[in-house]
Amino acid sequence: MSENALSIRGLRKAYASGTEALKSVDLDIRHGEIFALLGPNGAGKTTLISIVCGLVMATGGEVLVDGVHWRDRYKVARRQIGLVPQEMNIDVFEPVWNTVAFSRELFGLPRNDAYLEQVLKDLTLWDKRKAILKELSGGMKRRVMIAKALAHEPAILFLDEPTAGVDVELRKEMWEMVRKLRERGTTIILTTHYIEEAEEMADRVGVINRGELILVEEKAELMKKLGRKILHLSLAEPLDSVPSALADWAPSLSDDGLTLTYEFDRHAERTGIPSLLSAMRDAGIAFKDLDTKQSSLEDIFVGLIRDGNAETRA
Ligand SMILES: Nc1ncnc2c1ncn2[C@@H]1O[C@H](COP(=O)(O)OP(=O)(O)OP(=O)(O)O)[C@@H](O)[C@H]1O
Repeated sequence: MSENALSIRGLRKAYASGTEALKSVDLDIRHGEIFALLGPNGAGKTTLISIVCGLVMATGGEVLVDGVHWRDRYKVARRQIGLVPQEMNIDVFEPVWNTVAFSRELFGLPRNDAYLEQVLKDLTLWDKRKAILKELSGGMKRRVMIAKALAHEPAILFLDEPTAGVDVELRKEMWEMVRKLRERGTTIILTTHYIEEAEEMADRVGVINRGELILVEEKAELMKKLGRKILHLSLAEPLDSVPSALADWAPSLSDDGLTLTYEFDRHAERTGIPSLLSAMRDAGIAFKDLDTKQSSLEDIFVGLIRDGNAETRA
């Protein structure tokens, strides 16, 4: 086994239209991790997956799948990868079992009914193995897509926007399934718009924006490093602007003038809150209520994308 499940080096893609979808991306994926690739629309997530899976030609760079060069030894490398694409690519008139078994055949692997049975059971599809896809609910169809991607026993599974447009219940069910797969040793790379999904599932998070990987970090580290706390103060009377007496804390004022928001580092020795409150008292600013909130991955993500775009514009 090589050190990483996947090593991506200097990967670039310029489409014929001139769009630079990937600008020299480097990324290592460890064996057995769940890696969430987060990014806004058009960031380059699908392009990255498509290149790794051999569906789109890279303009430059290379990919090693468990140490195997993905173009020089395409078949060996590709066999390691299962892909659940965004769009459903299944024949709706085929029974579940046939769909999944055919997918295995496509990779030239010998029949292994016991393995396929296990996959279908893990995905609670076993009772539906004879049903034709047309008869299944949307959630079941998505599971068939996963079963299909797992049919050839890949070590790495790509899930491109696995829960786009699905309801909350089904999303949670998907998360549960993905966790089970990881417990069985599968390396999982998922792309998502949903911060909550990355926060819930990932061991590590990568943020891609405009074809550049702007951050790769352990999720827990990311939360610790960037996790700031926010204090909201509901004022008794509206303010026109932030009083100069509070300038040291640089709070922001809501449009209606009724809420002051102050961001602080929860790891700092001094949060600045007691001194802020006493400065408010001295300035005669009364508040009715206060609450604090831990900033989420969402706040971090929005901040990163905003800063990245501001830099690009500058
Ligand atoms: N076949 C193509 N031809 C030309 N441009 C393309 C093609 N596919 C994607 N692009 C462009 O490349 C950029 C990256 O697109 P990509 O689909 O990889 O982003 P994404 O992060 O997956 O977005 P989404 O979340 O919307 O799926 C976008 O600007 C997109 O318009």
